[in-house]
Order: sequence, then structure tokens, then C-alpha cells
Amino acid sequence: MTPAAQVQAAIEILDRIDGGMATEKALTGWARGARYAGSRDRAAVRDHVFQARRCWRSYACLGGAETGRGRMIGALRASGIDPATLFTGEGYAPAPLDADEREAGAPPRVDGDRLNLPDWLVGAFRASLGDAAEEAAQLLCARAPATLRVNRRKGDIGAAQEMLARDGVRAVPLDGVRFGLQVTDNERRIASSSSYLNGLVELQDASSQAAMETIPLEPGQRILDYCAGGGGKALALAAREDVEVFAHDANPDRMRDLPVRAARADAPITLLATERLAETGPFDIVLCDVPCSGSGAWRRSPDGKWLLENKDLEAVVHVQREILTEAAALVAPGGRLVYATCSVLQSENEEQAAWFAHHGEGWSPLLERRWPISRTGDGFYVAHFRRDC
Ligand SMILES: C[S@@+](CC[C@H](N)C(=O)[O-])C[C@H]1O[C@@H](n2cnc3c(N)ncnc32)[C@H](O)[C@@H]1O
Repeated sequence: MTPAAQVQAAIEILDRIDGGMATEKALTGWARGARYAGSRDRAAVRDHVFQARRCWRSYACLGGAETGRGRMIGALRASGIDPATLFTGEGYAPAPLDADEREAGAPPRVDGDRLNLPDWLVGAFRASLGDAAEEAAQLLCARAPATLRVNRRKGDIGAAQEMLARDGVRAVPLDGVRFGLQVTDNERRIASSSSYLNGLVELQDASSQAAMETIPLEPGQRILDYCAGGGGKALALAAREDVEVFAHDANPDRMRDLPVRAARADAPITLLATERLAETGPFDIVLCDVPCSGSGAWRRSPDGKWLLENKDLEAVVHVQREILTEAAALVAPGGRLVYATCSVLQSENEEQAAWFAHHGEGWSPLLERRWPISRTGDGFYVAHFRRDC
């Protein structure tokens, strides 16, 4: 495909998303019908679509229309490219710009357009992030960094760099995390690289790694990952120390890949059904990596930014409190409860920790930390509590 044909494909996919289809589904649907598209074409189209989804409002402003075509015109203008160079109508290129399209388009002015945030969220975003809000919103408009966690059961940072390099993936050590690597070249080759396939490295965001490193571990401890999902956090803990790790999720299907990932990492993890929690507990550490807005990681899944509504946020805050209450009952006396989100919103972070400190009797706050959205990591938050009795 020519670059112009890739833009035309993105326009068609963006129109489907505008019609209510999820981004991944719209991309998969297009890819199924586009047998002519090679892997590079698919990657280029995907990049266009995800970038437009991150900058949904500002690109529409710059392009002068809330359509796939308008957004791709805006995307090109945002990159300093004259859309007329690709909108030629030749072959599979988009049709040339008409007079109205050439005139239309202006820099975004209102906050929601400028920051690429839903209007209802702008106030809470600013209140939560203060002076850092503008930069955070801008960072959410860029591609997420690709970061790896080196599995110390299988090797060290140097060995991982070397092995990755043999597969053409370049990566450099990350500041602030002990086992982190930032991929600088060929991130698309990670999943097929031998270091990934043999469990030497795992994909894991830098802030999420740093957050897990705040949890002190001692050999022999029993740890429950109460909201394990795919098991990224459980794997990070199991790799660090000879601890017994249990994984639970209200939706056990979310853990279906975990046994394979654990075997690949040489990190034994026991899956626990809800009805077995009480008989298997109590645990020295219970981690609650709760469902949340995902606002710290919206550059990876930008649909979340546009689909979240105030009522969803209120509902998830309620679920987070229920989880904290359920999970707290599973912590042994003297043990630790760790609350974690990939959100940057105070209502899901500091306000939840304050609520628990106030309502949970017999608990002492131990630590609270937030990581900003940055060039190297997502927004993340943890709060630790000790069970006094
Ligand atoms: C943020 S995700 C976890 C991500 C995971 N820890 C990881 O590192 O890949 C939150 C998980 O909480 C689960 N969940 C939702 N409600 C729950 C509940 N009441 N009890 C336990 N898990 C719940 C969801 O199914 C989801 O998998």
C-alpha cells in the first residue's frame, strides 16, 4: 500500500469507530478484508488509527470535521504535512481536498479539544494533577513507551539486552526500576523474540514495575494477587523472591493465560477460585490491583478515555471499596494490604486510601505513592496498609 492508501484505510476505520465500533474491532474487521495489506501496512494503519483516537478532538478541530477524513486531515496538519500531498485521488489515495476542506480547520481552543479529554472530566483531571495536568494530557496524546521487565529467575539486564539484540530489538536500562528495559528499536519484534518466548523478559510498564518494587518481600511469604487478571503483577512479585503467590480474579477467565505465562517465567503461581479464598488464607500480603478508569494508561487504550462516563467512574469507585473490604479480611495480623490503580484521578487514589484509613478499623497506613504519566511510564498509584491485629 502507498502511504496515501494507508491514510484512506485509516479514514474508513475511523468512520466505523465514529459509528460506535470499538477501535480493536474496527481494525480487525478492516484487516480481515484487506488481504492485500502486508504487515508493515497493517502496522502503519494501526498507528494512524490509534494516534487519531488519542487526539480525537484536536484532530477534528485541525481538520475541520468530526469525520475520519477530517481527523486524518487534522493529523497530517498536526505533523506539519500538507494534506494535499497525500489527498490526491490517485490510485487508492483519499480524494483531493475541496475548497471548503482547504479553508476549514482551526487550532483547538476549548480545554476539552486542546487537552483531548471529555469535557466532564477536565475539572477532575486538573484537580487531581494540578500544574502537571496539561503535560499529562499531552503525554496521553503520544504513543506509549514499550517497556520490559527482566525476569531475574532467567537472567540479568545485560543478558536480556544481548539476547534481544540478537533478534534485532534494542533496549536500554530504565531509571528507577531494578529490572526494567525501555525498548528503543523494533518493538514489534518483541513478541516473537527468543528472550520473550523463553520467559527472560515480560512486557510490563515501568511505573507498574516500580509500584511492585515498593512491596517488601521475604522468602516463604504467602501473597495473594486478588485482582490478578492477566497476572502481570503476580509474575513480577513471583520473579523477585521465593514467595508463594496465589492469583484470584472475580472473572477467572481473565486469568486464562496466566498458567502459560507463569510456566514460561519459571514462577509457580497457584490460581484460586473465590470459594477457596477463605480456606487458603490468611495471606501475608494481599495486592488489590483494582479495576479503575485506566486514566494513567489511556495512551495504550484510548477508547477508555472517550467511553468513560461520570456514572462509570462513580460505579468503579464503589467496586474499589467493595474489593478493599473483601480483600482486607484475607490479610493475616501484621500483614500488608496493597491498593493499586493505573489511574491518575484522586477519587480512585488518595480519596480511596483516606476512605479505607477512616473505615478500616485496626489498619495503619504505611506508604502512599503516585507515579505521573511520563515518557517512560504510565500513571500509577499505590497505598499500603498494615493490619495491626
Ligand atoms: C486492573 S485489572 C488487573 C490487572 C492485572 N493485575 C495485571 O497486572 O495484569 C483488574 C481486575 O480486577 C478484576 N475484578 C473486578 N472486580 C473484582 C472483584 N470484585 N474481585 C476481584 N477481582 C475483580 C477484573 O476482572 C480485572 O481482571
